[in-house]
Amino acid sequence: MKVMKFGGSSLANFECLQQVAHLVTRSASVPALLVLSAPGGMTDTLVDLAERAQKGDDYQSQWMAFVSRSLELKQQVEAAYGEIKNWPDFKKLEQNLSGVSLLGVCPDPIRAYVISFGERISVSLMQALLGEFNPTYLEATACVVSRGGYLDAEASVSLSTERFAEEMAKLPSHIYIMPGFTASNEAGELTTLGRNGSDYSAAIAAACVKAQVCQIWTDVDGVYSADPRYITKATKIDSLSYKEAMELSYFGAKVLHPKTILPCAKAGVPCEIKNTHNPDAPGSLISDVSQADEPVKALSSLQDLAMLTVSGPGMKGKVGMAARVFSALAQDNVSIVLITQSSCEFSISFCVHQADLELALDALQNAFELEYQAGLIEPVQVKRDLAIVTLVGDNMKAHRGLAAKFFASLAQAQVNIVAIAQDSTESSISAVIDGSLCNDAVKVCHENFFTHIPSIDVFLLGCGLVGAELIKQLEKQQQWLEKRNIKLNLYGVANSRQLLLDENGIDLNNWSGVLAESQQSFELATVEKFVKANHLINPVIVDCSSSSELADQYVSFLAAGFHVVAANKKANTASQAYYQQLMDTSLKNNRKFLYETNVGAGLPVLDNLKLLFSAGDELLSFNGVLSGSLSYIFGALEDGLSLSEATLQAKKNGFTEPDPRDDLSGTDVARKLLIIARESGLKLELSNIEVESVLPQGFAEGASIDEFMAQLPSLDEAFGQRVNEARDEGKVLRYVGSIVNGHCKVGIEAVGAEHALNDIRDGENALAILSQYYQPRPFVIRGYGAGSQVTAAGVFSDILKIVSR
Ligand SMILES: NC(=O)C1=CN([C@@H]2O[C@H](COP(=O)(O)OP(=O)(O)OC[C@H]3O[C@@H](n4cnc5c(N)ncnc54)[C@H](OP(=O)(O)O)[C@@H]3O)[C@@H](O)[C@H]2O)C=CC1
Ligand SMILES: N[C@@H](CC=O)C(=O)O
Repeated sequence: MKVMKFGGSSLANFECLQQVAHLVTRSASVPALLVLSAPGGMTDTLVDLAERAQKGDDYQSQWMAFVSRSLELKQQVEAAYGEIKNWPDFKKLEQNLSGVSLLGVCPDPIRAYVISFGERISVSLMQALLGEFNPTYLEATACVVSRGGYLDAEASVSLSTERFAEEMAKLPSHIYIMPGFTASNEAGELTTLGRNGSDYSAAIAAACVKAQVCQIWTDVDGVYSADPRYITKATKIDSLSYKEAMELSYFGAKVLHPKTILPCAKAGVPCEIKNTHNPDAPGSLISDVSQADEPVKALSSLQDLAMLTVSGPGMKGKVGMAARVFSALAQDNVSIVLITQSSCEFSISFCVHQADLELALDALQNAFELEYQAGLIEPVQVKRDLAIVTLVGDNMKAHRGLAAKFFASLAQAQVNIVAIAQDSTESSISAVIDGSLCNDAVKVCHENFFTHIPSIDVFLLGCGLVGAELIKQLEKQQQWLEKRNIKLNLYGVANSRQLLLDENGIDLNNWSGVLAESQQSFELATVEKFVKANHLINPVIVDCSSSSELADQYVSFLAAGFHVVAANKKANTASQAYYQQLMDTSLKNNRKFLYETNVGAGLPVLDNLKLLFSAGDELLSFNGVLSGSLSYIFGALEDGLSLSEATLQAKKNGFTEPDPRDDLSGTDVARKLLIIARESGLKLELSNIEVESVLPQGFAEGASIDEFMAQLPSLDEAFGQRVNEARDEGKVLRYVGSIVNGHCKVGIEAVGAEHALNDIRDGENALAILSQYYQPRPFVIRGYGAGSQVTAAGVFSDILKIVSR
């Protein structure tokens, strides 16, 4: 015999009922005991009707809707399958409700009768659908014996086994049908088994009849590695052990009722979760075997919890205190979800469902009244709106590093851990966290333990030459990213006036037109809100502007949980104090601040410096060409172009700063040199750098970029003369930065053919780093040091570092 339990979603309408009948009859070779829930949503309606009646509210419209839905189902079934027998007594139900309404009370036995009415409807409908198989109606109140109240009763396998045998023997059949959720106490009164208790009914029935399998037919394919409503990449688990299933259902997996597993486990009946709407899918099998390639089987989460901490001098070393706390709660029927105790025995903390909080506080107040008065116990501390995230897997046992990975994942999701608990069989680890961050926590943990596909959520500020090229590269590299299992989403793009946000990810081929129509501009709060609403776990702000206003906000970006990738050099060249604050905030908030393109554009300069210095090396001196645009301009001057022609050409090539004065004045090179100096451990301000400008002092001051470019030819002759003088000496001009004995200087140098920088031109950079380990010959980095392509590629590479391990 097999037990087949069908839930409300499988019985929601006439078509669903037909599908259930089809599933039952297609495997009719094995005798079956069907356990049915109420048609989807009906129990909620009945609960609501009882509530309204009790409060004296008008419940007529709900009642009419309930009756009409029931009658419609009845008519549809009768039209196709003939007369329905055992149609439940609606008159009696109505009388009960009106009695409740008149008295203003709804005693538990009446409530149990009202709320279990839907299961009776399902059973009588299904009897008609299966008419040709002559199914036997099993009265649940005759078979399932329960203890402990009318509404959340515990069914007893030992007391029910004989009842099932007797009832089934009265009218032997190949198919039996029984309403779920319903039982009776030893006095024969109707009871119910708690909300969604039909799974439990099925498990009890399976244990009593020693079924070969207990099938739970529902609307999902099985048990998933995480809640598929939130985690789209959650995968179905083929097989779980009873223990794993129990942990999962207890800690929130909705597909299973927590009480279901134990009766099956005790009786050794395998339990199968199947999808009524996808019956050929393999489902999940719960048995005493746990097959797994990975140690962690699934992740579950439970929300709406409160944590109570009982502490005080009277707790320490006092035998029986924990027992008193928990028996006080048990007496008032408060279920405890998780317990932790400090090793000094000074306090006990435990979680309860938030709905039980007041009850729990009252219970403790009553139990410890004298201790409170004597100051032996402090007022109970309460933390509300918490959640528990749990990792489950029998094979976690003796696996080192899982807890570390779990906690690191929570840190990655910016989640603070309030309390932790691990059972001694090592098959589950739980963390109590802020409830509002629960989905974020589950998402990161799932990514790290299951999919191993990290996601990076990009917000791009600045979509000029470098930013637009970056978007092109993101588009081009989609397949490459997919192959490397990285999900990179562009969720936001901004220029100085507009901000475009799209929760589905921005169309990489068609963003500029849509951005142009946006009515909002970039504000940190707007993007923060977007990140929260969409539960993004690796948000990164990529700054491809040259805005000081944005650079000044990096500390706030990092503190708000964003990683920051900057092509913009202004943050790193603001005050030394701000630079230090940036590094500290990044470390403290576990958020990366990456700026490789600040020096040498796409060349790996800063990463190499960091590697050298992290191994204890020290900078002795530095010398090099650090500007792509000036490298290009000085090379072009050598070829006979004028200063203005060469600058225009460098600008067109995308080598200059948005304002070319930043390059020609030496400021951009000074910034780069300052960054190198700071990375080498020197504490300096931009004003400490000695700068020689290509431009005369005060030249084109206050002019716009276009006006400046128009005035530049006035310098051509004088500068041409300087180039010629160098040439006469067999030399060329180069714009060089140097650090010697801690002194930083940028300026023009005339270098001969023998000089290492003589052939550094056309946009190339060359950096010579003389260090403790690299001397007398320096460590040299050379290559193109400007241009939107190499810079965007450098920014891209920084973005990917966010998920590199
Ligand atoms: N070119 C190169 O080789 C290299 C460049 N860099 C750095 O890259 C950065 C970008 O250079 P590039 O692309 O040439 O510059 P562009 O002038 O082409 O683009 C700058 C972008 O930043 C936007 N922007 C300005 N202010 C803000 C703001 N407050 N909020 C949002 N967006 C803003 C601009 O918007 P709008 O159009 O509305 O003004 C524009 O989209 C610079 O900091 C530069 O130093 C670094 C290494 C190499
Ligand atoms: N304008 C800069 C671009 C890179 O930072 C340069 O010329 O090097």
